[in-house]
Amino acid sequence: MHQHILQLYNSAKKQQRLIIGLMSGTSLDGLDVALCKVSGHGMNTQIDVLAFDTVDYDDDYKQKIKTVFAKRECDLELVTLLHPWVGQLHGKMVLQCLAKWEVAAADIDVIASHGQTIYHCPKSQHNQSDFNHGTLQIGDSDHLAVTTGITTIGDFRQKHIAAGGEGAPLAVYGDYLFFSSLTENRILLNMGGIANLTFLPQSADASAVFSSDIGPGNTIMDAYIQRYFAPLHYDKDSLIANQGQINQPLLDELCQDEFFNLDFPKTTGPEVFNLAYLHQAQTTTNTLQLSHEDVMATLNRFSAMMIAQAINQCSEKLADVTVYASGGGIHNPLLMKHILSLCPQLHEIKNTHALGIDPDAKEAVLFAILANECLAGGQQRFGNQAQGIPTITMGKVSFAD
Ligand SMILES: Nc1ncnc2c1ncn2[C@@H]1O[C@H](COP(=O)(O)OP(=O)(O)OP(=O)(O)O)[C@@H](O)[C@H]1O
Ligand SMILES: CC(=O)N[C@H]1[C@@H]2OC[C@@H](O2)[C@@H](O)[C@@H]1O[C@H](C)C(=O)O
Repeated sequence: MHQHILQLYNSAKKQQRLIIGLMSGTSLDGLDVALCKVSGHGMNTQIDVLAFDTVDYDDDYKQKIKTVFAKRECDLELVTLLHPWVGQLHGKMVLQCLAKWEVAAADIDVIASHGQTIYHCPKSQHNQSDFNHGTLQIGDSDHLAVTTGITTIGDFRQKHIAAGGEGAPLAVYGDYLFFSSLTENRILLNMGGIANLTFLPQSADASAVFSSDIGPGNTIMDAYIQRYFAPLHYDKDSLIANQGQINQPLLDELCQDEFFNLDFPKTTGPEVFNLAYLHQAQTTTNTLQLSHEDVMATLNRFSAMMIAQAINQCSEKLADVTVYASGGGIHNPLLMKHILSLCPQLHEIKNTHALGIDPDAKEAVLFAILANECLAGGQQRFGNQAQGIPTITMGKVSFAD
């Protein structure tokens, strides 16, 4: 037997495994690195997050990725070069974290790597009849494995598409295993660049679980700040949006995209919700002269309205539901205030801290859970094709040499 297969077999048999989960989202703020002690699998999965860091990207990384990110046309040579470059860089960032945490690479069973999404196009977005859904993450796992010396499981989204899903959101697989409850209906709400949710019924009945992207979380707000308030990257503590007034005609227009009328599950990205989308809405409503503060106030309300609409849609037939939020949006006070005011049935919005997971680490932990299932688990059966959650094991294995 090959030594790497033997090592994987031994890792799979262990009571506890050390898995490093990595997530680099659409916000391009940094690489989330979560060191997880994982035991069990399936509904018996136990996770202890031993350490978590976001390794910030420098301007060079952001500039290079933005050259190709969510662009229909770009330099194919650059994409080809970025694929190994991002993998190596993520590998170096993992080594940096391990050194800081004083953990030896040899003690890690596997790295779980999401990669960097550069283009995401479900059928609902590309409308090309010859093609199915598509999504592309760069930062190849072979480069992470060789750079770190640690076996790496990556490229999780392709299996989802191959088996009939849209490639996202994948959070549901981890949310169901780790956050299901027999005592409360739960909505796990993540607000990164794009917002998404997972509904977990109190029954823990897998066939009633569902998950979907919602629309923009921070993505348009971030893009606007980066364009007009550089070097700021985002509207810290909603300071700019708080100075503006909501413009109703622009807000109404922003809410018109056909994506919002599609049934769950659905997925989207900055390929649709971007500055061009805003510009089109401002042109239609003759609001191109609005102050930057008013535009930010309107964008903040827009994200909140679509998020609240999705929460209300999930919870309309329920006596009660608890929302657990995660992702950078929880740090935007105006966004949180708007969402709460638009969901009268909620007394508060909790965050995943209340369930034992740092809300900033949640997506990185998700990929550790998916890698654990690939290694030591099995397929989760949700049992209802209409949910868009195929019965699969995700991830491809890259060895270090
Ligand atoms: N103090 C703050 N005030 C306002 N917004 C904040 C604050 N802290 C973080 N954010 C927002 O959170 C974003 C980062 O969120 P996160 O790291 O969850 O995104 P991501 O993982 O890249 O996205 P995705 O979930 O789409 O992959 C920032 O770009 C910013 O918009
Ligand atoms: C293509 C892609 O990278 N999508 C991300 C993005 O960020 C949030 C939302 O859009 C979600 O669908 C997904 O990530 C999470 C981790 C997911 O798949 O559940």
